[in-house]
This record gives sequence, structure tokens and C-alpha cells, in this order.
Amino acid sequence: MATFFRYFTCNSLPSYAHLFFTFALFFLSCLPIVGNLFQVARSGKPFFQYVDDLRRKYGPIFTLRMGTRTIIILSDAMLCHEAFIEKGAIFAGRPRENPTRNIFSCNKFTVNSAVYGLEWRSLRRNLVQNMLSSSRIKEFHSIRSQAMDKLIDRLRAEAKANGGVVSVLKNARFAVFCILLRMCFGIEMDEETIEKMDLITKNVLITLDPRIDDFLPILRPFFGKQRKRALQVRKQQLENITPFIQQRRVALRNPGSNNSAMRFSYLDTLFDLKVEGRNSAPSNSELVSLCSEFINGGTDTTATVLEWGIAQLIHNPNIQSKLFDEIKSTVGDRTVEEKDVENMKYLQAIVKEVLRKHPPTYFLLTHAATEATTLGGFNIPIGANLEVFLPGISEDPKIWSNPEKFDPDRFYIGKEDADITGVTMVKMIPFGAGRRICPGLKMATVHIHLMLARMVQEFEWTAYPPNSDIDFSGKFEFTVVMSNTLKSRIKPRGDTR
Ligand code: HEM
Repeated sequence: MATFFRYFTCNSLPSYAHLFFTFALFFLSCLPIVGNLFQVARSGKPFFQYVDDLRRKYGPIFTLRMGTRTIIILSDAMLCHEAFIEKGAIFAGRPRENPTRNIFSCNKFTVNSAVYGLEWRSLRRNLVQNMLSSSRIKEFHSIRSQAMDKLIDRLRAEAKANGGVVSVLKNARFAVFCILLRMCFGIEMDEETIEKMDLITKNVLITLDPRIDDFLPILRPFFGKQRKRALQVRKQQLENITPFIQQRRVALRNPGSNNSAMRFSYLDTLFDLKVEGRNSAPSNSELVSLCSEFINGGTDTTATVLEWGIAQLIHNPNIQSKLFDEIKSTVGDRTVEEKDVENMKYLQAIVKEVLRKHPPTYFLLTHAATEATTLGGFNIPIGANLEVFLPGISEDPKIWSNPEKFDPDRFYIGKEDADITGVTMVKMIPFGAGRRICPGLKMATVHIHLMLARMVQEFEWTAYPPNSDIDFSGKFEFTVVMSNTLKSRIKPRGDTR
């Protein structure tokens, strides 16, 4: 459509006809607006279900008019490739923050919220090079190993206390939260402190839930109570996290004064961080926002993958036994370590299939066009928000055979593969694609592989109540978790290990 437009405007038609064609083509290439804020609210459905219904009716690209925001919804692999790979710089923007998010991001001073530009580049480069590169990830190996042992102990203890029954999400969440807290603050925390930090994190996430005045700023005066509450939660977050920042400063100034202090942490990289375009190092309040981003980004997302993954292994006992056989034949009687994962092709195929079938977030973070452009031939105005609905891509029958089926063999036998970064071709992008792709991809996949392998090596997982069918419907709770939180009966493998 864009090429067609250029062709016509180059021809020497009489000026009125020229104008007529120009306008006609402009409107023809505008996206259909198929819904608005009130229709979304009146539908009574969660947003992801509302969008799923619309894309089945209207196709892979359409617009919602959400109050003052124009939201373009994409659910097509080729369009995502065009947006994030071919026109990566144009779609690397983020929308303007609403006032609540501004409080918690310290005016967009976090990697995920920063305006695409110098500040974002500095923050992201620091995070990737100093914490999330392959060599750095390796350095934190012992923390993961300890967290895995603790996870297995907690599962064992919970099973003993509850007739063999355990909750998956809660335990997986706790394990990954412990890892990220230690990497972030470089100090050991007792269980009570970790639980408290967890509560604060959850309160922040609840406070950040979108509200109607985010889309209709004219209604803001009616939401004073909510704003006051947001400021209180922020105060509580600052009061709780700042002491850890001080503790780390002291530990760095006095080497040897704290026996549990790690050699290196994310905070260390932030204390004197030089951010392009600024003369000062991050303030305490900015440090709190950056640390919260680090621990929030990888906690619920990773734990959610584990919940869906174990649910699929319970539902498909043959897949679970094949995985257990692979673990046994790879490591024998010793405990799985992360270096073993590269030799476990079936484990890798299972994890990839879980990420395809159950992407933990159904939408990427919101993108915004930094200049007026086109997508799939349609005009995209500057500032338009772009939402990507991931299941529309990873369950598209045009690019997947039998997409409804949970089938790790599609990756194991190699009949279908997918570049998870989307660079060569978009088929599944649970971590996004292009310039804003999740920088935690490598570390998150290390956590998921290791946890799944250890959990299956130690226990056999079966349904609870026994022989019941698993309900595979999802609900939105920061990520898309199982509607009925997964409970499983576990049996230690003992001698069969
Ligand atoms: C299974 C685990 C994870 C999943 C599925 C996941 C998914 C995502 C997605 C979909 C995005 C948005 C990409 C976009 O805007 O197009 C994102 C961004 C981000 N993620 Fe993750 N993530 C995971 C783990 C992590 C971890 C472990 C960290 C760090 C410790 C992390 C830090 C971030 C950050 C900082 C961004 C913002 C990037 C930017 O705007 O430049 N994530 N993630």
C-alpha cells in the first residue's frame, strides 16, 4: 500500500484529482478502529481475552481507541518482523508513562521504561555487560546451586507436611526470587526478610495495574485516593530497600566486614554509573527503581514458565519419563548441574515448547512509534502504542503444524524450529525481538532449564487430586498463570534416580 501511494503521488495528475487520490489513499491505508475503552470495560472480559476475540474477527492488525491513546494490536509474525527487526529503531520507543508508573520508575529511569535514546542505552548496556552476559551469569553459578538445593528441601518439607502435595508456582517463585535478590544486593537475607521483600514487590505490582484515568487523564482528579496509596507504597518500598543499599555501600568500603557479602552485585555497577547525558550518579531513589526492575523482571515470568511446564509434564507422563531417562543417562547418579543442560536436547525442546504454548506474558511491553511510519502498508501515526499479542503468533496454524498440541518433538526431532530472538524469522518471541528484546533471556533460560531438570530428577510429579484432569485455562496476575493454581502430588525418586 505504501509503494502504491508513492507511485500515485509521483504522477502528474491535475491538482484536485491528485488531492482526492492522496486523501483517499491515506484513509484507505488507515487501520480500522474496532473497539474503544468503554467496549473493553463493558465486555467484562480480561483484556487478553477481549483482544483474542477481536483478532479472530478482524485479523492480525487493528486499532483500539482507548481514551486518549491509540493502541494498535499486532498478532502476526511477519508484521512483528517488520516492526521490530526491519524498522527496529522506529518501534523501539515506549509510550509516555502514566503518573503512577512515573513514581515507581523515577521518571523513566529504568531500562524497560526509558525513552529510546542515550539514557536507555547506558542503563541497558550496564545491565547486559555487567550482569547478564554469559561470563557474568557463570560467575553467579554458586548462588543458583544453593537456591536449587533449597528449592528441593522446601518441596520435600512441604510434601511431608501435606501428604505429598506441593504448590509449584509459590516454590519456584521463591527460588528465583532468592537468586535475583542475592545477585542484586550482594548480601544474604534470611527467609523472613525475603518474604517481606516479596510482599513489597507484590504491592508495587498491584499498584501499577492500569486504571481508567491512565487512558482518560480528565478523570484524574477523581483518583486522588489511589494516588495517595501509590505514594504510600512507594514510601514503603524506599524505606525497605534503601537500608540494603546502605549495607552494601558499607560492605564495599570495608572489605571483610560482612562475611555473607558477595564479591560482586548489580548494585555495585550502579553506584558510580555514568549515564550519557547526565552528570550525576543515580540517587538512592533511582537505585531502588533499578533494583526493583531487576528483581521483578525475572521472578514471576520464570516461575510462571515452571508452573505451566510441570502441568504439561503431569498431563503427559510419557514426556516426563522420557525427560527423566535423559537426565539419568546424562548425569547418572549425581545431581544435575547447569553445564549438563547443553547435553540435554529433550529438556531444551520441552522448555522451548512450554515457552511457545504458554508465553508467561501474553503481551510484550508496550512499544511506541518514534516517528510516523507504515506497518503492513498501514499508516502508523507518531506516538501510537503498539501491543503484540503473543499467542496469535505462537499458535498460528500458518506457521506451526498442530499448534494446539503440546509437542516437544517439534523441536527435538527438528521438524520445526524457531529462532527465539526473531532475528531470522519471527515464529515465537516470548522475550520480544529487536532492540528492546528482554536482556534477561539467557539468564532466565538457565534458571528454567536448571529448575525443571532438578525438580524432575528429584521427584515424580502426578496430578492432585489423583487422576484429575488439569485445567489449562489461564488468568492474568502480572503474568498469565494457571486459573487454578497448580497443586501436585510428588514422590521422591529415591533409588530409581
Ligand atoms: C522467563 C523469563 C522472562 C520472560 C518471559 C521475559 C519477557 C520479557 C518481555 C516480553 C519483555 C518486553 C520486550 C519488549 O518490549 O518487546 C521483557 C523486557 C525486559 N526484561 Fe524480561 N523476561 C524474563 C526474564 C527477565 C529477567 C531474568 C530479567 C533481568 C534480571 C529481565 C529484565 C527485563 C528488562 C530490563 C526488560 C526491558 C528491556 C528494554 O526495554 O530494553 N527479564 N522481558
